[in-house]
Amino acid sequence: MVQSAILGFPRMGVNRDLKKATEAYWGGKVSQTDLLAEAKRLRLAHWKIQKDAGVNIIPSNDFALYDQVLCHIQDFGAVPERYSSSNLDTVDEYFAMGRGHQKGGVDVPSLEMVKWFDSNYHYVKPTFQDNQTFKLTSNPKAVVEYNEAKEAGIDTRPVLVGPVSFLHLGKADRGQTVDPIDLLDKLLPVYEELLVQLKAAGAETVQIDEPVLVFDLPAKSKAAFKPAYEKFASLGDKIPKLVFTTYFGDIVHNLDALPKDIYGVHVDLVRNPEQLETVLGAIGPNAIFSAGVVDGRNIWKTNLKRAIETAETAIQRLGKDRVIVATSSSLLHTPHTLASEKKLDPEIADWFSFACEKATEISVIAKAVTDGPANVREALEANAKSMQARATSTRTNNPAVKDRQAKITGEDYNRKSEFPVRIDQQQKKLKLPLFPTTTIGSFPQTKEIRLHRSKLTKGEISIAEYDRFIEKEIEDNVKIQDELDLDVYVHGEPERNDMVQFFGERFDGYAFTTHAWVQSYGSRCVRPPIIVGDISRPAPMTVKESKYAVSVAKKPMKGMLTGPVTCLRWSFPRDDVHQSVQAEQLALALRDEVVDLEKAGIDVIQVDEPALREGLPLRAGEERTKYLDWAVKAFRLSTSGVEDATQIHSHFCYSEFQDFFYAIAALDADVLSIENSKSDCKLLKVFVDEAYPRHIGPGVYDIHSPRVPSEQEIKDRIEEMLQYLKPEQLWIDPDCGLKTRQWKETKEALTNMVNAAKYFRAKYTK
Ligand code: MET
Ligand SMILES: [Zn+2]
Repeated sequence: MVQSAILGFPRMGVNRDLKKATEAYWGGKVSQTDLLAEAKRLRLAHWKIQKDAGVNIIPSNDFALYDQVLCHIQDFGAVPERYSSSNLDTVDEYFAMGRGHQKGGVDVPSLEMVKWFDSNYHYVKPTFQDNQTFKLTSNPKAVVEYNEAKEAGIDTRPVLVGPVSFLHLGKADRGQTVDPIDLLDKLLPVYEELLVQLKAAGAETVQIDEPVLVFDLPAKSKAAFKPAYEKFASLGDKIPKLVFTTYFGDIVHNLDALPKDIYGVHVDLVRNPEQLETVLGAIGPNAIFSAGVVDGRNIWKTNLKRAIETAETAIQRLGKDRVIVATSSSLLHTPHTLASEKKLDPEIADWFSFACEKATEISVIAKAVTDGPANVREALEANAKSMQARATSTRTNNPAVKDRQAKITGEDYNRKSEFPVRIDQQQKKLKLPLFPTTTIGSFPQTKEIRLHRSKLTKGEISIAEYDRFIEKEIEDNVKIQDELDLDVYVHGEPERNDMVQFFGERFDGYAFTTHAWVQSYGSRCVRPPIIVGDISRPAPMTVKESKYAVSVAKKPMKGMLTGPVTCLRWSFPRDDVHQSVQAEQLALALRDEVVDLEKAGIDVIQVDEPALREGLPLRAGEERTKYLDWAVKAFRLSTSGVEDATQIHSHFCYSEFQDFFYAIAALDADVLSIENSKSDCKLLKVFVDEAYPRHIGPGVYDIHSPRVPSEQEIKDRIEEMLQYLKPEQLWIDPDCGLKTRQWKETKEALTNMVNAAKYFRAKYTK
């Protein structure tokens, strides 16, 4: 029999229940016991959904209160001393690492959080010491959750992040020099102990995630697979059978590192279907092959016919007992269920499949290849029908957009003059001091803002009432910035629910959902809009608010837009046309908005591209070059329609530019604001090495945590930055937008930031 498997299920629950519970706990509104009970309820509900859908292999330990890598950090005793010595209980220590803790005399910032591969999910980076040791906790979560499912009558396959990935995805703590991969020998006994416990609890198999195998790995990391998995093989029946699991890329270039004696291998055949034959030829003579044929990263209905063909290819080679049909990756990146979408146009809804629906798809595929397609004929026919309907629908095709794309010329990608000319003209207009201060765009999204938005959606207030409310918010934001004495203002983005969703709702060619949330980090969820057809901008999207903001401000006002690549990356993209085509359509639509903002008197326009980096193909080479080429072009197309005196900013929430710096420089933005508050300032060296001529604001403090940085801390940070950047090119700003923060901490932090900037201003203007 061909088995069906899910690699991980979204944790939030049908109504973002986990978000609500964790936030209530952080806010002191529910007890820890309540939080843990809610988490348990969700796990059980999710196992049941998968079981009822007919899935055979159901994951456990895919759940996390904040992040699954963070769970491993804690269970392996890899908690840095600054947290473990804080006398917090286990749950609070865990959250302290995830989001910082500033309460009861404890003041620790969070660990670094970075994107999980090329997704918009963020994991907490394991952070190691030179004298790092590991010790398995007395109650490992993987065992607890396995038992929990078992008690509920559900036999699960626990999921673990494998040892090589755990180390490779980590880093040395600040001031430490350890190469994480050198810790393998110390780490393996912990895995051994954990696997032995899982076996004793009854787990037959374990999904061991080693997604780093899809990277171009440094020799040392690559070489680590052999000792690690030989060690596991030597444990024989003492541990469960391991399914070595990779996703988000192909493993063909690293086949020599694939463990020889492994029980099973999973690969992502949605992203890289072409690796099928090669991997089939490379696995051991008895190994199980897990074929990732249902997309864990997108919302489109699976083409069942194609998925079945793929599975059949594997079955012909290996036989039914050695093949598992599976989701390509964890379903963490998909929303919970399509059933919650009451407002979607039925024509379009018929093209989608979310986590719950994907569970059914997986089990249909398994049935089709086990018992023959006749047994699931109805499902297959319905599927073929919706595939056909989508391909031929007029909703996907807008000739006017295609026409405009065909007319783009080389000049459309270039500003009128080079940077030195531009910055002179901008400075004449803006008259900014040295070390200008600004923020990244959003201010706290208060309860009141959310309440008004929800009232508008429900029709409880009129559009005019809502607009008046937003104007009032903008006025307040301007006043606050007056008080803080910032230099370049923002209107605060109160009208925006989310930086991509907001635009998606205003473009043609998009569909949007009401409940399709996916986890971004911790309790933060996003509701990516869905690109279904050719994109255009029927009317200005942000001009009204920005214009109003200019009218009430005495200082330069910055307008904020989400860039084409980020709109694309943080939407669910189409899978029927190339992403470069979608990016170009978005760029044209945004270009019109940029020009309209300029006409409305906005002299500074920021086009955010925080997602540019995550779109980088995971491996260096031709694919990456091609991606950067169309991504840079899209940005330039969207921003080059303005006069020299209009200042174009761009924002990125990261600073690791080393491997694609040329592309960042090629954006030709006048000012870049980047994340740098948690990274090493040495990263800024690339700006020196490449003689970067334009302006940069490396974030001076971390906005992902409620913790308030002291003025001195910020000064130290700026001092460090000045080792790499010229005073004339340095802007002072936080490392991202402030919408997830509260006002109190925001004001305190910005006050310290402005004071720090003033200190350097005085020092350098003497
Ligand atoms: C994730 S980048 C966010 C940029 C946006 N302008 C904001 O301030 O929220
Ligand atoms: Zn950001």
